[in-house]
Amino acid sequence: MTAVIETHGLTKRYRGGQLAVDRLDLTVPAGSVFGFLGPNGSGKTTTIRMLMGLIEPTAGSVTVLGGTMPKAVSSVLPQVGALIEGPALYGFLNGRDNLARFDAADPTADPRTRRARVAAALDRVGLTPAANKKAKAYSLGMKQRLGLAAALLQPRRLLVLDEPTNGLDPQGMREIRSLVRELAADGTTVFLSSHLLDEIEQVCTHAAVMAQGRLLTSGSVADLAAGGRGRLTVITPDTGDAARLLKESGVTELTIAEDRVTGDPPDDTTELSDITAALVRGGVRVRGFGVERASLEDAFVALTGEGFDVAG
Ligand SMILES: Nc1ncnc2c1ncn2[C@@H]1O[C@H](COP(=O)(O)OP(=O)(O)OP(=O)(O)O)[C@@H](O)[C@H]1O
Repeated sequence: MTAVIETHGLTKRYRGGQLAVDRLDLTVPAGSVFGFLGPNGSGKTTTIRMLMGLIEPTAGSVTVLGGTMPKAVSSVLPQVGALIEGPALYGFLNGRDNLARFDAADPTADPRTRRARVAAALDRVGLTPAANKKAKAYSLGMKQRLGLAAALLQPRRLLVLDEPTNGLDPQGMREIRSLVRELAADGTTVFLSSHLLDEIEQVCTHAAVMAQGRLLTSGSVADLAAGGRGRLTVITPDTGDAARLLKESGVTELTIAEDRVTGDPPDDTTELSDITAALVRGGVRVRGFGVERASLEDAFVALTGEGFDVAG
């Protein structure tokens, strides 16, 4: 496994004294879609700025595509497409001309092949039909896709996207997510930040969870979700009896809603069939019984003892 991004003890203290990133060790495997998850203010943007060589770390190191940042900026950045804090577009220019301007700003881009590059990038993000429309008439999702097209004018080994679906409606979010999946399928490593757990779960193969500048956990999304235990649900008209018997069987955090009793299953050694047997013995009419698959959210709650607070 080659790492596309690697940080060791990465730390950023702003001049005002704010410790934004605190000894971060991060490894982003090649070919992954890596979700960088954390509530607002947890240090995601600051980390991304250090990855891109836009600000210097206070301590620790960052390597991106094998180069130490910010020293290797000039050799590394041409291989990285980045979309940070929304694209800077000219509203009075159409989508195609906006991309042509981005392309012209790249000294390595051959002007003779510009038209073809721009057309291919528009096509890649599905904006060919809107290429002649002024960018100010674009929806937020289309603007975001145009920003991605700009990042994709050149072949990239790594894409870094800071909150790429922030502010988008559900349709816009879906468009960006499917685009990210397609890019990953082509072999591009994608590093994206988000404060949305389910977004990470839907598109990412790997994730790191940040809180208050520190890394809480990282790994493959499957392994992270496995760290959380799913909720046990019993469907029955006899909710009161069921809750009592479940409690006696070691089920905790019980809640009752209509014909459903849910709770956290006891430790792994307890057979679920023993629990159903106890319910049936106690005369509870069990209409349904199951354990939901653990989600990343369950894992997060198990890890921090609290819910994932989006507001930070
Ligand atoms: N230029 C700066 N000077 C001083 N403090 C800063 C600066 N930029 C960010 N911070 C502080 O550093 C902490 C981390 O901010 P950062 O923007 O990296 O978090 P984030 O996870 O990206 O959140 P958001 O999604 O809101 O951007 C916050 O407490 C923020 O107030």
